[in-house]
Amino acid sequence: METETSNQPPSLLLTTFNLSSSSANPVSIYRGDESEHERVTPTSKDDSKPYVTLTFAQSLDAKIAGQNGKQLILSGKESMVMTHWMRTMHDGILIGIGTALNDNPQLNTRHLPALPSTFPHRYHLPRPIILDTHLRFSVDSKLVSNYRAGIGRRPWIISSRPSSENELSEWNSKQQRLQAAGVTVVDVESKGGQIQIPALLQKLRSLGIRSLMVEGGAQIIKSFLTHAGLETGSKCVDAILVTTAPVFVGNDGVGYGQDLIVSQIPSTEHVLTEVFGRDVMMSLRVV
Ligand SMILES: NC(=O)C1=CN([C@@H]2O[C@H](COP(=O)(O)OP(=O)(O)OC[C@H]3O[C@@H](n4cnc5c(N)ncnc54)[C@H](O)[C@@H]3O)[C@@H](O)[C@H]2O)C=CC1
Ligand SMILES: Nc1nc(O)c(N)c(N[C@@H]2O[C@H](COP(=O)(O)O)[C@@H](O)[C@H]2O)n1
Repeated sequence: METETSNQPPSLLLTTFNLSSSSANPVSIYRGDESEHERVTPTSKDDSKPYVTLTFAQSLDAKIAGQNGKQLILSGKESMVMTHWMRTMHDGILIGIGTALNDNPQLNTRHLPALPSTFPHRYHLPRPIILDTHLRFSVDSKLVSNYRAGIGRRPWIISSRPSSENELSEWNSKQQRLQAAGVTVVDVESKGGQIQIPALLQKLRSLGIRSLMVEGGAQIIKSFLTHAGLETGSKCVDAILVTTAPVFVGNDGVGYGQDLIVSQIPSTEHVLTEVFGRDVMMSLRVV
């Protein structure tokens, strides 16, 4: 089991992502602005898309949030540190607008052990990427204020330009407001309000994202689990890492398992199961 004071990403992550410990240090260094030196990161065999890691924390009864979506800190401190290591290892971190509005997250690496004060670098921060078809993202969010304060990367909002004239003028004015606050809006095709995952992944790879950590929430987990690239024949998820905490939430909580059709979930192989503090983390590879 790794300790929280280790200066290396936990072996569970290195093994899952096929990275060697000698490449671990460059993985975690960030210069503190939009540029950074070459880093090693998980990469997909299919170079038209990023390597995608789907990861989240759940209760024993597979809930990821409480009643009415109340944010729950399910991870104990050791597994939370592990999640923050995982954040350093990916170019981008993706959430849905439901999570952005509900949790107002920072998606940074603040739980990692402090680096020596003489060390010239900081931990790598992943690019925050939010799926937000109707541009509901708030310019008052922590992601925007952290970016403006120079302690976070510029957020990218993935949206879909509407085709009807009426909706377009509202979308354009929201887009202008977001862009004025420093946010980049990226247009990707959607169907029935859902951004199309294969098109999204191709777009992100063309914008330089080699690795993507998908954190949730419930609808996003379901989309990535079941959007196995049936249309394109290529898989959308490469690895799945789930933290399970020793608590029950009950029926009122938010889960991702309802209506899941198992034949739509890609085949996986178990890589490792490890205990972090009181939690268990399992890693699987999509085969
Ligand atoms: N325990 C954990 O690890 C995590 C828990 N959460 C929890 O999840 C809850 C939020 O989950 P949800 O309400 O389901 O919101 P969500 O974060 O999954 O966002 C869903 C929204 O994203 C948009 N969207 C656009 N394209 C989409 C696509 N292809 N597939 C799915 N959605 C798409 C839609 O507007 C949709 O309503 C919060 O309570 C949050 O605390 C969120 C992340 C991690
Ligand atoms: N790993 C993990 N464990 C939990 O118990 C969680 N609730 C989450 N949630 C995800 O982390 C985001 C919050 O991130 P910050 O602490 O603000 O950096 C939250 O929005 C979910 O994406 N994850």
